[in-house]
Amino acid sequence: MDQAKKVKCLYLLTCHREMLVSKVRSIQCILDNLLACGFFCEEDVEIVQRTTTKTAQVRKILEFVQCKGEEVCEYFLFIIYKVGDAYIDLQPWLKEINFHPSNDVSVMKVVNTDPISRYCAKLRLEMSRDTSFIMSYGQKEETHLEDLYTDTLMELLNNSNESLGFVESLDQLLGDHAVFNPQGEIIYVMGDAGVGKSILLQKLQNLWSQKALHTDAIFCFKFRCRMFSIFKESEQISLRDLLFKYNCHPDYDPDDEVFEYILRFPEKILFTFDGYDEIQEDLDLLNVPEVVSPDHEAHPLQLLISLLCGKLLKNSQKILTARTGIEIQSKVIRKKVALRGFSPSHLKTYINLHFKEREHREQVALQLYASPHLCGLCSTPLFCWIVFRTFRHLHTMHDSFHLPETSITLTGIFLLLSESFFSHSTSTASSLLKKNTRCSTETFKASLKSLFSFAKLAFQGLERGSFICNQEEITACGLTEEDLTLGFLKPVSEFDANGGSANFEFLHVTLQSFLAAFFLLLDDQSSANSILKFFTECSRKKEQSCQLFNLCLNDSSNQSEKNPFATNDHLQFTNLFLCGLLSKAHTGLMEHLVSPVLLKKKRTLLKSYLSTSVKSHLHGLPHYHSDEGNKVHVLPNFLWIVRCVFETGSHDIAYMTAKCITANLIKLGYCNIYSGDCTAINFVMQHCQKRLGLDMDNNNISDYGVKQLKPSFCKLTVVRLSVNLLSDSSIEVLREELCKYKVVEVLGLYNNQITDIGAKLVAQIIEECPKLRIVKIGKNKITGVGGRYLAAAIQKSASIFDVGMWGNTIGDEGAKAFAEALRNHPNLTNLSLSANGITSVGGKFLAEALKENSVLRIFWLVQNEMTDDCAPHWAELVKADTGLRHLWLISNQFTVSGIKDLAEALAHNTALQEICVKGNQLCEEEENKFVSEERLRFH
Ligand SMILES: Nc1ncnc2c1ncn2[C@@H]1O[C@H](COP(=O)(O)OP(=O)(O)OP(=O)(O)O)[C@@H](O)[C@H]1O
Repeated sequence: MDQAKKVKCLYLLTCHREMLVSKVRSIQCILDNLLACGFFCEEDVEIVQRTTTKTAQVRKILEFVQCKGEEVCEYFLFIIYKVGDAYIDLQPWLKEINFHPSNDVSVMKVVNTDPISRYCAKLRLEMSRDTSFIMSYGQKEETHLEDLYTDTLMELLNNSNESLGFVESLDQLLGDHAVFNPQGEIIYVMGDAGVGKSILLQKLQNLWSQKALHTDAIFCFKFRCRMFSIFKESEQISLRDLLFKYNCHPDYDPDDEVFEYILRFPEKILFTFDGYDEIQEDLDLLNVPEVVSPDHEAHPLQLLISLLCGKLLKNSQKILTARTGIEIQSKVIRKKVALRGFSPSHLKTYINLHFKEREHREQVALQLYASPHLCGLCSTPLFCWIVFRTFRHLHTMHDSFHLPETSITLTGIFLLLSESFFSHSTSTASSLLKKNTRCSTETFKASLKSLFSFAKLAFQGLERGSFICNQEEITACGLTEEDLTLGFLKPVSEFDANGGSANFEFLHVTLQSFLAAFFLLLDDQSSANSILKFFTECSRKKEQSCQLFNLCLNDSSNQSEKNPFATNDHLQFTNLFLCGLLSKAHTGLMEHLVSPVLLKKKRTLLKSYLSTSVKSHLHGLPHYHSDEGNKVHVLPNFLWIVRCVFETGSHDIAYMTAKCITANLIKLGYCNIYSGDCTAINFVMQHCQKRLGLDMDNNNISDYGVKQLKPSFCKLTVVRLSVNLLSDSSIEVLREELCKYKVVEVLGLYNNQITDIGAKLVAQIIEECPKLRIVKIGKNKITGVGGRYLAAAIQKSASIFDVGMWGNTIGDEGAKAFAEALRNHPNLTNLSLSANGITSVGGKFLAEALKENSVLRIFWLVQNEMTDDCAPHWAELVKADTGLRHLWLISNQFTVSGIKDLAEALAHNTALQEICVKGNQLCEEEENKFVSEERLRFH
């Protein structure tokens, strides 16, 4: 080190002494290292420690360091440089002074004994340990997360739940991309049961623990919301306890530096809260002032709410997951992500991860792809896992990959899962030899006692609104140690902070629902109509709301409502499974488990309840009159009814349901329908005697869903499938079916993933379906090539009168083709070619051709790239006074000169009601020049 540099370090400490005194915090780490390197002796350390305040201690250290010379001064800075986490406030200063340790100093050892860094390391270690395995595989079957984690579709939504595209990498989840409310602090991840919300969090936590997540969060605290329900009402804890007792405790922190640091730098914290819907709490609890002080003790649920609302640890990063349907106030949400499950390519990846041998993969894929319904079920990762696990079980035990036909319902696959758990326990050494015939009845009969005990435990949990059970409850239900290893239950380690007896939960809430349904079936002590218990509860339940947040953010007047925000999905699932267990398909098995008389009685009761409930639901709905006919908008509960009807397999009930649909258009938009539901919808539709319109916009039905609806298309006059993740293969199905029956009048395919290949198929539908009036195919991936196919078909169609092509990329090539279609078209009244990259070249063609069209009334050309070059042509068209009423030229590139052409032309026109030209290249002053022409709209 040269002399100049030596002088510099000593000098720096003198110059910046006061700043260092105020900013150096972790004193112990500095002392430990100075001592270890022999720069300080024990006595020096003692003198420093004897000083009472922190600032005085730093002063003392600086005094000693400077006395001991330049090398020690440089080493002092080197400690701060190396242990960046602990001296975070000083890092910008080190950069500013351009600190680089000399060769002599940089070889010296610095040990990080800072409590904060050590805590971070401990957090990462524990997080890595807790998240490396997928726990839900039961103790015996732990699987590395790495080995099975598969990406899923994650759609970014805005405040109004409109799509903002898909998450491309997990890092994007935390970043600023698609943030619609910068003031909000919550990244809200929602999705259906088993779609992978918990696994997604686990993956993020695991990446964080490996430092592989793109974030500057150095602390990560994970909570499962169901934990907040196990505290007693009177229990009060501090924020510190919540973090340290229920997550990870700092081992060595005599001066409470970790907590202080957390309070000072909340932005360095990443919280994950899983399963907001699982809070089963009495809101009276919260009828006390909000917690905002970190020192205040409060009920854990209040701490949770204060954290989520940003009243505590404001600016910390928070990811919250919940089941779809739980609405949370937008003001606390930063961005929203909807999990949509496995796409076909994800499913393929998942098969490959599950089945290592090529032959097995092929066999599984063969059976899977032969059944769109099975594929639909498998788009939900949980159900997919169950199906694949069952395949493996069937293969191991019976050398076959064949799922029985009756198993391809939700109840069917849960029965198979249970069978596989039980058959592991019942198989003796000899029977482990592969059997050719599967005997589920024998397996269930042999395990009836355990099945009943599990079922009772599950049911009692649901009754008291709990997903967690303790050892006493388990024993009281008659379950043995051995039963615990079967796989139905898994231990819950997180909640043992008080050293209480071990807690357990079911492998998944849906399995608890399934077993609870089994209890309703097996129970011969209660009266038979107690099977309807949860049906009644669900129909009574109010719409889910966000009152928890209201309490925090508004003055909610209605605080006495019990459990208003808990979802009732788990009860709906129980009802659904009950329908399945009582279905004809499973009678053979059930008759061995419960007396046939009781079984029959329960089945009759259920059928009669379902019939009445379908009737009252459908008759109670208001009907609306629309262009497309008499319309009824069903409520999300209807979907559960349809699912139940399908699960019963009863044609009588399906027929009755269909008969109750008196409207000619049934609207199922925003009902959270996924592809697996389409078989159920199709089942009911099959029993419809008349033609019907089906509006399923804004759901998640995907290509598998469309395939399942195939038999219904013969009677569908309205097919609305916008915003449903459809690709060209769905359009192939539509073309085949719609062209066969030719009854379709309205086709809505807006915002899917249709390319030119699909556009060509839609063109065929337009050409061949003589009743087709409305086609909406905006926001797809159609270029000029597809635009040409569509335009040519429209040109030939005499029935088409409304076409929406907004947001494709047909450009001038497509515009030219549409121009030809418009020339003398007999019927086309409304056309949108907005946001299609059309320049003046395309604009000229369109304007010219339109002169020969007297039927078009509304023409949308918003957000294109037309300039003044084509303005004279539009002016000519305006002068031609063709009958056009609304011309939308918003957000193009016209300047004052082009607009002047239009304004002058308007004087010769009688039909036009408006030309909208807002967002072109005119300043306010220029726009004002045209105020006298009222039909030229700038607003
Ligand atoms: N991305 C994934 N890759 C592989 N397997 C997955 C994935 N997501 C989910 N799974 C499988 O599905 C099971 C259920 O997933 P998870 O518990 O995350 O669902 P969830 O959305 O949290 O459900 P719930 O709302 O009912 O709690 C997992 O245990 C795992 O087996």
